[in-house]
Amino acid sequence: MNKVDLRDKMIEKLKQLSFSKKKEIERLLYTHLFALELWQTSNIIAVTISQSIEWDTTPIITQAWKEGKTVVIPKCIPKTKEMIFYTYKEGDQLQQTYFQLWEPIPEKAALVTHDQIDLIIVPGIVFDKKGYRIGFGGGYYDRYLVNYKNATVALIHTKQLLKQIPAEYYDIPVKQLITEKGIINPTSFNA
Ligand SMILES: Nc1nc2c(c(=O)[nH]1)N(C=O)[C@@H](CNc1ccc(C(=O)N[C@@H](CCC(=O)O)C(=O)O)cc1)CN2
Ligand SMILES: Nc1ncnc2c1ncn2[C@@H]1O[C@H](COP(=O)(O)OP(=O)(O)OP(=O)(O)O)[C@@H](O)[C@H]1O
Repeated sequence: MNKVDLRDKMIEKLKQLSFSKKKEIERLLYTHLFALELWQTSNIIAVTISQSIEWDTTPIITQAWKEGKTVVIPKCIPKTKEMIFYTYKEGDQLQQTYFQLWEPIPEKAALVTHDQIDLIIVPGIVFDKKGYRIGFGGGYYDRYLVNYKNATVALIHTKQLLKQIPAEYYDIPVKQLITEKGIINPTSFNA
């Protein structure tokens, strides 16, 4: 199956999860994430503002603020399919300018560069055990991760994990997968 079909099929599956099942999975994902030493030692954390079928990132943002961490969120540049991350502080206003996504207002936030970020929580729809992912198809994260050397994780339901997905030369695997059942370290599969 090609990437588009895999993506569409998984979106349908995720839509079928009941509200209570979704909340139960999310609760476990957050518990595993916050228990990681990587989480505890990361000061600047990049995350998206989730929507619809995505795992709710609000509790992650709130917890990071509570622990005194800096949260940064992406702004897309549709022309070049690039992203820039800006700080997101409690009470900051966001704007919906692109694709219904809630994004930072550049004039009101501080820009953060690749090497300042300790941890990126990478969004995605389908993953494999090597950490390869299929997102919404913009290629935004693949472009960003080319120049990023620090930690990456993705939060996923085990149903989002396939044996193998078609990887292209530009695809960059996520370094750690967090499922409701525990942590998967893809590096052990990349050898
Ligand atoms: N919540 C959230 N925010 C996020 C992401 C995400 O996955 N989740 N992204 C993760 O990357 C980035 C946005 N990704 C996007 C990916 C595709 C399109 C988009 O325009 N898709 C069009 C096709 C565009 C084209 O053909 O060039 C479409 O689907 O119709 C928009 C944003 C940054 N912010
Ligand atoms: N590093 C890169 N340089 C140039 N083009 C790229 C790069 N990475 C991805 N692309 C282009 O972006 C397009 C979308 O890539 P892909 O289908 O892998 O997106 P995705 O990972 O699903 O989306 P996203 O990262 O936004 O969640 C591809 O057609 C590819 O040509």
